[in-house]
Amino acid sequence: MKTSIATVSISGTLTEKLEAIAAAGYDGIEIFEQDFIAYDGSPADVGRMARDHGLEILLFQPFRDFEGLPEPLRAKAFDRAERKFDLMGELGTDLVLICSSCHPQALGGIDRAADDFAELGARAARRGIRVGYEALAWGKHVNDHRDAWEIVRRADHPNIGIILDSFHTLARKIDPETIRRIPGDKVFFVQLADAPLIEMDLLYWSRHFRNMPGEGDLDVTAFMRAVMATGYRGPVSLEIFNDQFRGGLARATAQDGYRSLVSLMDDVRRQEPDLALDVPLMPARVTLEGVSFLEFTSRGEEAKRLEAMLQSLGFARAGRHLNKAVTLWQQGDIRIVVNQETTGHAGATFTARGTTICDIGLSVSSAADVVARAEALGADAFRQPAGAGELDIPAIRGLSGSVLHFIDAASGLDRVWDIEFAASGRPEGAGLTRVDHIAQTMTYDEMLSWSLFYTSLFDMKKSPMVDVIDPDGLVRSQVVEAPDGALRVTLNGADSHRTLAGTFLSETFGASVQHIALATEDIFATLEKLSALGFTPLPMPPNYYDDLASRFDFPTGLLARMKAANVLYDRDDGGAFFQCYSRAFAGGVFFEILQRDAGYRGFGAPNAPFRIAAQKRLLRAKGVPER
Ligand SMILES: O=C(O)c1ccc(O)c(O)c1
Ligand SMILES: [Mg+2]
Repeated sequence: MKTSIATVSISGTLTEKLEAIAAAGYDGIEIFEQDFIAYDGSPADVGRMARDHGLEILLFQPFRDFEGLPEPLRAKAFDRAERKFDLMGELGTDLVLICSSCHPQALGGIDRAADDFAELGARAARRGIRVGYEALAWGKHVNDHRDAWEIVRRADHPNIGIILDSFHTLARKIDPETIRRIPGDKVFFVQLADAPLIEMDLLYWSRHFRNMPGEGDLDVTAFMRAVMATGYRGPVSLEIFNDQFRGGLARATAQDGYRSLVSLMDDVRRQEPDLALDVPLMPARVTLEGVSFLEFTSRGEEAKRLEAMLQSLGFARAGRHLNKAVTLWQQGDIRIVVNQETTGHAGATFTARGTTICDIGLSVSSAADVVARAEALGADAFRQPAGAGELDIPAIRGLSGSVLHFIDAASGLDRVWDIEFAASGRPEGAGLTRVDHIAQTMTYDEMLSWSLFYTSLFDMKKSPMVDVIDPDGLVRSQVVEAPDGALRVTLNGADSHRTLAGTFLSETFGASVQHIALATEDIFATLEKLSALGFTPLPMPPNYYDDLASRFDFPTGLLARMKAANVLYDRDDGGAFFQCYSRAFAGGVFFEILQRDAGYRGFGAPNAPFRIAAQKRLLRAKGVPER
């Protein structure tokens, strides 16, 4: 399988694009004509530059408004095509994409278009060129791959084939199964793109909102299964028109695309086992069992404040690392590691970001399999020399400088607490039992990368994005969740640095985990114990409780109890949800304590604006200047 990406999909000059594409591991590119025209080198230079990067030019595109024209426009279109054939010869590519005509004077009729392509096929054959015809979703007469195929079929020329683009088929809700009827050798090229489901004009949707397969809501897997069932074995290429990507980091976009493409083809291979596809073998998405540990890097006074916070949350010091300045704090199944080393990943993260979560440990069915899959998807394994008596725990680099470790019972890695920390037992503390979710803050532009990271590596589903109103801007929030809630992550994307999330990003130079939500079976009993330990919750205003009273019916006394304890409330069809927040410390990290009915599926999103307003009130009271 050859992997490819259209140059239009990423930012930068043509040189920067090619560097990023090559570094991400693709075999080839589609040269978008605009990128070529804007470049100040000859076609031969571009061809050489691509090949110097180890990239094949698999397609030149687009050629517009060719078919169905009346004379003299028709003759002109053929002349134009011949000129592009010259250019393709110099570039060193033999395949051109013609998209269905949008020309105001283009005439309809399948046979008229087929005749045009038959003639073009004869001319192309003389030049050793192949022509692929793509139905644009907004083409004037042809906007459906079934019509494009009928034209190609009737043109009946070996140098004329069809080009399939998942966006055009799926955006028009055309059943991708209809692709299975096309002979694979007549499919000349395949372009892939996903998109979020938003009701809007097709052309505008396509030119601004496409994203990588798996990042949107279209069933690109079903599309690709149908394509591969035709017998097609040519390149699979990403063609992504996206405003964010145009302005984003070329390398990151290229890497996301590669991850998306390889993960998609792995899904296709698994779902179409009879096709015996030539796709790199990798372990399936690994089952997540829970959060094994969360590791803070901290030092000095900040570490003391963090440990005081942990104590006030009911955590017990459960062990000290045998070689390092690392302490284990535990309560129920929750482990928090405080790392005060000045070297290695923790030391470097502290230097860059101050006290922050530097490492997430996940319990999985097979730690080795996660790393193997991550590497196949283009992630880097993370290695740090292990000291005497330490276990070698598999790890990878996440995004934004983060690290994830993987612990499994099958390899005995779950004995790390006993072996490296001499820790045993399960302190009950104040009744916090498990990590309910982790909230990661990022810029809005990073949200797609993170959701793709999680969903391509693990069996996790994403929920629709919701808007959270901060007094100083909007924060987009999306949940990525494993079955049974073994791992739940809320991704919060900040547009403005004035939002609480944005302030956190600038204060911590791009740290990621901003809050950790811990579950209890009985929030009032837990909070009573914490109060005795000196825990002070985030105060909520009386207006909040007046509003709750108007929205819900509570049994006598419950509202008063919530108000006294600064507990927030939500409910859905599945049940009730109670939450209470700590005050923020060290650059803005905070804890949440929550109690959820088994059937409640949310995260208290309706409460987020009031929580944020309360946090900002405290910041102002502390004299932190407003920005
Ligand atoms: O938006 C367009 O015009 C356009 C051009 C070429 C393509 O392959 C495509 O899918 C869309
Ligand atoms: Mg296309």
